[in-house]
Amino acid sequence: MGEGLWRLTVADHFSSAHQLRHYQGKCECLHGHNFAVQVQVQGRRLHPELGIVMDFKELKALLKTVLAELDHCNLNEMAEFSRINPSSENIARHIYQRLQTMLPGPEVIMHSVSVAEGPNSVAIYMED
Ligand SMILES: Nc1nc2c(c(=O)[nH]1)N=C([C@H](O)[C@H](O)COP(=O)(O)OP(=O)(O)OP(=O)(O)O)CN2
Ligand SMILES: [Zn+2]
Repeated sequence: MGEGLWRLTVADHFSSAHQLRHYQGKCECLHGHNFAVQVQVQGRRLHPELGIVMDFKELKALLKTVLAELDHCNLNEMAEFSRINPSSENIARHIYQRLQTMLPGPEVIMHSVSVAEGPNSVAIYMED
C-alpha cells in the first residue's frame, strides 16, 4: 500500500492593475482585477502531538506577506514583471517560487498555486 500524504489549501486575494504587453485586444490596456489566490502545500508527516502538517495560520501569514508585495500595485512596474507579462500564469509561478523559499522545512513542500482573475478564469502553476 502506498504512503499517505496530506494536502493543505489556503486562500487569499489581492487587488492590482496590469496590462498584457503585445496582447491583441483590450487586455493590452491597463486594467485591474481582484485576484483570488489558492495555495496548496503537502506533507507526509504530522506533528506528533498536534496532528497537523503545518499550521494553517502560519501558511496564511506567509501567503499574506507575499500578496502584500503585489497588492495595490501596477504589476507591470515591478522588477519581476519587467521582462515577462504579469499574466495569471506568471503571477502564479511568482507566488509559488516566493513561498517555496519561505516554507518551514523539507517536510512541507509546495504543490500548486492558482490565480483567478475571476470565477471563470484560473491559472494553476505546479512543478514536476
Ligand atoms: N491565459 C490567460 N489569458 C488571459 C489572461 C491571463 O492572465 N492568462 N489575462 C487576460 C486579461 O488580464 C483580461 O483582463 C482578462 O480577460 P477576460 O477574461 O476577457 O476578462 P473580462 O473581465 O473581460 O471577462 P469577461 O468574462 O469577458 O467579462 C486575458 N487573457
Ligand atoms: Zn487582466
